[in-house]
Amino acid sequence: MTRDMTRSGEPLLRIDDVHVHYGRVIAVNGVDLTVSRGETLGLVGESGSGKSTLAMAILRLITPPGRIVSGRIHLNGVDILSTGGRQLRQLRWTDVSLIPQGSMNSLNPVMRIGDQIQDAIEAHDRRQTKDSLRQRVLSLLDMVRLPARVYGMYPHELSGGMKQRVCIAMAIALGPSLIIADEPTSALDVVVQKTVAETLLKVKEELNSSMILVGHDMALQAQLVDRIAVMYAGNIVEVAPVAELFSNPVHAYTRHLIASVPSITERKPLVVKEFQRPDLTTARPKPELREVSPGHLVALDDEHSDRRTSGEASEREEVIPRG
Ligand SMILES: Nc1ncnc2c1ncn2[C@@H]1O[C@H](COP(=O)(O)OP(=O)(O)OP(=O)(O)O)[C@@H](O)[C@H]1O
Repeated sequence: MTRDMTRSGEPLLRIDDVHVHYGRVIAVNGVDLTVSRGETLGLVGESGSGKSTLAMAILRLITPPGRIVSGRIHLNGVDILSTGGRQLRQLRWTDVSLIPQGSMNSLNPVMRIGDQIQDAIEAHDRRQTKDSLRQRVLSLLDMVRLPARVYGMYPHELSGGMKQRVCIAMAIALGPSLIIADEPTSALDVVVQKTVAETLLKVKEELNSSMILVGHDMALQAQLVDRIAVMYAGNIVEVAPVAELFSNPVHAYTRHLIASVPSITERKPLVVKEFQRPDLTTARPKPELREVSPGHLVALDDEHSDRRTSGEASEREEVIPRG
């Protein structure tokens, strides 16, 4: 992909061998990942696989008992893990912003929407006049497809989908180059989910930003992202362009995620039965990723790997021991 690289050849985000622990729990076990400029990357996996932890690590928002034990994260050339204080606060929102899980329930119930978005902007950019702030908020509401009257409304007057759009407006207020959206639509009904997700994608295109879309809804991801990274037990086990991942899934865990799509649309929790919950308190070797076709990387040295090439893999019988 030509848009993969900046002029200097560097991706927008580069994560190298990041480990995050919560006490004895190894939540992220040596992740390597890049996000290119303009790219939408899907980060998928079951609950507990470490997706949110990885997302929070990118913003240095891991709090005790959590700790980023080692690794490097570069965003826009800035070494995030050795940045501190004011620079780090500035970096959040202006370079990278997070739409956290359940964010629509964290809106202040006694404050009008317009004031909440204004406050979010002012916290990072105090140079604006009242008038220009108001104009900015109105244009943000318009970007997320909300009518201007929402400016004067309170959260309880809005539907779930509208509240989530407000959270998107806040997250994009300072035009970040990377938007991280953690399960941004999981609390919404299926139809609303799709329209909100489409708005998120449109906004991201308008801002020329990159996005990491964290989630477990493979069907939704298939429609929205350029590339998917599959996480299992704190590691990326497969990453590929979206069409390639769905047509040629190599890792057994990826295949099971794809096979469980119907149960996801029925809104049952995603549980890949064939894969037991690993004990995250035990040290595990980091699986090595190998390229099986251009841009398609798979952990080929763990017990669930299919060591053939992706083309052969699609012909292949089941590789997972059941029961
Ligand atoms: N604050 C915390 N304290 C202790 N353990 C934590 C904390 N946050 C996460 N963990 C543990 O780290 C592991 C990874 O959790 P994480 O929330 O990153 O996974 P996830 O894939 O995002 O799941 P979900 O989709 O449910 O959010 C889990 O075993 C979880 O119990």
